[in-house]
Amino acid sequence: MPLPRQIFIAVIGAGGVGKCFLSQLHHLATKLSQSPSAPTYLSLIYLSTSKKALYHSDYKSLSNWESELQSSSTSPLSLSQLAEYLIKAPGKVVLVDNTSNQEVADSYSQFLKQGVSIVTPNKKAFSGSYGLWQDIFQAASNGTGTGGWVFHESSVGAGLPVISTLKELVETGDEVQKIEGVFSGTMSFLFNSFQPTSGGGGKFSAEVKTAKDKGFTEPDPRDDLNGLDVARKLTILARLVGLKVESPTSFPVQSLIPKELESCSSGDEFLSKLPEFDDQMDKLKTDAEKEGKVVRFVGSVDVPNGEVKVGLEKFDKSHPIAALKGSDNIIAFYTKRYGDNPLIIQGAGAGGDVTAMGVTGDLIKVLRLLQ
Ligand SMILES: NC(=O)C1=CN([C@@H]2O[C@H](COP(=O)(O)OP(=O)(O)OC[C@H]3O[C@@H](n4cnc5c(N)ncnc54)[C@H](OP(=O)(O)O)[C@@H]3O)[C@@H](O)[C@H]2O)C=CC1
Ligand SMILES: N[C@@H](CC=O)C(=O)O
Ligand code: NA
Repeated sequence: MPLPRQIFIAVIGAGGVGKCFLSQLHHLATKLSQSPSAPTYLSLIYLSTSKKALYHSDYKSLSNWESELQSSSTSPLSLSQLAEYLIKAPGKVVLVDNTSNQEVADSYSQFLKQGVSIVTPNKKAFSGSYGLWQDIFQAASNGTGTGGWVFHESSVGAGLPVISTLKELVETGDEVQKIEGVFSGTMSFLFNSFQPTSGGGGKFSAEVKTAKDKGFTEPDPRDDLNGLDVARKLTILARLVGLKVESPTSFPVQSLIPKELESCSSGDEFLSKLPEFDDQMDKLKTDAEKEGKVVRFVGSVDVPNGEVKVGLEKFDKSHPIAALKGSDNIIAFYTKRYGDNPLIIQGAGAGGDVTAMGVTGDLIKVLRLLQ
């Protein structure tokens, strides 16, 4: 009979997604520990936000993390201290990055090289420079090397199976010709509520605040409104089909940040001034209505021509993109195998629980791969 095994989990980031992930981790750990044939024990050994951390030098599992983290006076370890701590753990370790931090993302290859696996919804590592992308996948095991495993399903389309589907299309020899759709839960929510196909709709600036309150936006909503969040997702998808996209700013990206607000020093200042620009957004809406259309924020990757673009487009009200609801994403893969009827994935593209599902799903994949 196989021996029970223990896997150590370290988590950076306990915000909207992080908290939901920790609750799903608790559910998964309970289920795995009760497996009658080969129980697996998941031990949470490190948890941090940007200011506080919880861990024990003897790798004892953390419990009651929510109340303990609040009252903790321990500072987070630096990334190199964290690597040192995790490498010495008495078993395999998975690091879960639930931040949107660039420095954390830049450190993945250091962890991977030393056998620590990574799962994350953070887009920054996979959509930064092409060199960083190469470093990460060279450092990772992922079938060929000796390092840890890396999975990032929730970096595109939150928990929707976008990355796993695209990888399977490519690995089974299909030819992907075009990927297009709505890739941002925030942008989807904003335009679906600001200009519903049924008419009416709220003020743009008020919808931005609601999207933030619902946990759809990036920590700073300007990262959604400047188009960069969608550009990052398309960079990831384009690289997965083999295009060497240098960065998310190396192709046309339309920003919805008014010129006058580009110099705002904080997200709060930006949000407080945004209502002054509602008229500009209303004009976009009225112009589209004159043509019987609605405006939506979309993106596409044209594979044979190596072209990626992100921005506003007008759609007939009967178009599937116009008819999306809430924070839904819709992603269409046009491939040789699927012909004229693309493979379509649709559903919530933002929100704590659905994003955490993709992260927990990735953790399950790593657990299956770790011997
Ligand atoms: N929200 C969503 O719907 C989706 C989010 N994502 C991605 O998930 C990630 C998390 O998003 P979300 O939970 O919404 O963001 P939040 O802002 O709610 O949470 C971020 C967390 O990360 C912590 N953090 C930030 N920097 C560091 C650091 N250097 N070291 C340790 N902790 C740090 C923050 O700590 P503190 O509280 O101290 O600032 C906070 O706990 C992002 O990469 C986002 O792009 C992906 C798909 C959908
Ligand atoms: N801010 C992002 C979160 C998910 O990636 C979005 O709105 O889609
Ligand atoms: Na996904």
